[in-house]
Amino acid sequence: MIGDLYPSTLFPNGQVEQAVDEYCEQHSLPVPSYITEHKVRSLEELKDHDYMVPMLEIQFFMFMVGILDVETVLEIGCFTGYSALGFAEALKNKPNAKITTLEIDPKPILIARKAFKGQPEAQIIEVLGGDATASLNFLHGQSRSFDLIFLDANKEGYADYFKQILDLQMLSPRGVLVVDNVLWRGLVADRTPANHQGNEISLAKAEVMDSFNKLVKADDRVEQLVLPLFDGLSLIRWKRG
Ligand SMILES: C[S@@+](CC[C@H](N)C(=O)[O-])C[C@H]1O[C@@H](n2cnc3c(N)ncnc32)[C@H](O)[C@@H]1O
Repeated sequence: MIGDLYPSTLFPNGQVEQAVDEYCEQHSLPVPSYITEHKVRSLEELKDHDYMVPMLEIQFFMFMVGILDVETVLEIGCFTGYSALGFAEALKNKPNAKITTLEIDPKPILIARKAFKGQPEAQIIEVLGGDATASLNFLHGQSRSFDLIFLDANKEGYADYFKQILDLQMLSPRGVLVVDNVLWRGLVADRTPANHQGNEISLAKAEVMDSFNKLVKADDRVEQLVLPLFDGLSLIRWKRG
């Protein structure tokens, strides 16, 4: 902060933050009930795995898809398809729209495929099972590139996925790569006892994310905007001119 009058996070504690979050959800574009119900069902089926993005993040993506005039989406990290359904809803009236989502774990893939099968909006979603590195190579082999890429998978893989995406030109010239969890509970910026969310595992993940953020920042091909939204969201695009 360089003498900013207001820091980017305005809220004094968790209670106010939650109230603000709910207020934002309620006053933003609506998410259809088939998507929110899918989240509830996913949580029931895979109890220990609350991997899904917050609802406001779905609303953010639905809005972004509109303002960026996105046609093709690649998601790395499908889980049970909650965020993919958000993309599909936002793209449902676009004639050539396509969403490709990658997932390594067969269990959530089954749930995602079942949900997509019964939902007309989801017919534009393609699920590729297996490790994301292999799927990215496969998509490159088909000369595919994407207007929006959402990176939300294993954090240790982020650096390699980022290099692959850039080296193989998989982000379209006007595309945006959106990366989730880049602030890792704030621990990338503050790993002192003042941030009590740090245990051994989360500190190690924070190191990984910190290295990733630095890698992107140092890459001359792109520019990035790191936002204190959700668990930290980076927007990355090709440098212009
Ligand atoms: C945070 S979850 C994705 C949540 C989803 N985007 C949503 O909001 O509904 C991350 C997913 O990435 C998957 N994943 C982990 N490593 C992977 C890999 N090497 N290749 C593909 N998917 C992977 C995990 O199995 C997990 O389901």
